[in-house]
Amino acid sequence: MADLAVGTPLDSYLAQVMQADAGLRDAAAVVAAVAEAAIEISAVIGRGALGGDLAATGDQNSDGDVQKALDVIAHERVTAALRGAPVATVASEEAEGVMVLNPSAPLAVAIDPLDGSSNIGVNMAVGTVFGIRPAIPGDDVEASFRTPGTTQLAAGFVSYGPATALIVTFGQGTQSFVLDREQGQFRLTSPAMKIPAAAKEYAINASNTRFWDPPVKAFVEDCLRGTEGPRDKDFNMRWLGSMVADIQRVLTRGGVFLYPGDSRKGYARGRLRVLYEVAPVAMLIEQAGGAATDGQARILDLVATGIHERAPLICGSTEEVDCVSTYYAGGKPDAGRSPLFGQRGLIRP
Ligand SMILES: O=P(O)(O)OC[C@H]1O[C@](O)(COP(=O)(O)O)[C@@H](O)[C@@H]1O
Ligand SMILES: [Mg+2]
Ligand SMILES: [Mg+2]
Repeated sequence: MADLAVGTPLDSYLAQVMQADAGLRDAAAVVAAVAEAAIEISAVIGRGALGGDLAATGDQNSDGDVQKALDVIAHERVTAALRGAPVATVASEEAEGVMVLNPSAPLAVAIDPLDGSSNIGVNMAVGTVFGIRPAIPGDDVEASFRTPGTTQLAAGFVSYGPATALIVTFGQGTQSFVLDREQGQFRLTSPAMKIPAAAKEYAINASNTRFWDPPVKAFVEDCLRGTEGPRDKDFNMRWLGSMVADIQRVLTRGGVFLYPGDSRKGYARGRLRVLYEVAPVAMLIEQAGGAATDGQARILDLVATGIHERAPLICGSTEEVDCVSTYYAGGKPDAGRSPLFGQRGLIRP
């Protein structure tokens, strides 16, 4: 695309996307709608407790999580915005079944209106995640969502952190924008995000260690052994508990994010949902030069059979993701020396 100068307003960027590829016109309109809703949600979050108790609990959502006030507000704002966009159906974390908006419209949107709900009310980053697919017309409203992540035309997330950022991909690299609060619009900050291939940072909820799959245990144990283990480098660990914020860090400076399957009841396929968390993140990560797997398969090849289906997510810098895949395949990482030689004080020079 011609002009991708830093500072370009989102509207101008989306106009260029539409001009370059007419097939993305409708998807660009959906991104514009999500961005509008995100500006409103950002204002609500920015007022914090001055606007009421955003963490007040209510009903349970489809996944059994207790909904907080902000989950409901975000769901209402995004669905209202999507009604004005070319959207046939919506699969939202906060609605049990598929929502039918305009059956003759060309697109189906999967959305997590508010990601990182456990961080609501404590002034930590939360987000909105979305993936946009072609709608498959017909009576089966779930059909559009029973396709692999490779069918996504666009995907992205908004992170409501110290700055409100929109990270988006139309399959032509991953771009990031920041909300210019004075002008009330998102402006381009990175025309082509690039995840470093190698990194020394991992993100996982370590309180679940005893429940993890053996390959994940082995991977993390070797990270902890640092220069005294087969990886031969020291790692740092970060876990915010808001996927969007953890993924934004990985997209920005590299690292690996893991939410694996584990042996807790209901967690055999992890915690994150294929359609509105895992697949959008995988597209963003791949478009930024990284990799995303469930341990065995490429995330973007997964097909969800239900709209709230879960999948393990291991994504980020290619070297780290490949390393985890090696453990899943029954191997050991090759960091230039055998695990035996990696033991300090054993045979290590
Ligand atoms: O509390 P845990 O098990 O560490 O899970 C944290 C994960 O759950 C999530 O909050 C799930 O998303 P929701 O808040 O949208 O349900 C992710 O953002 C986060 O990475
Ligand atoms: Mg979420
Ligand atoms: Mg959510």
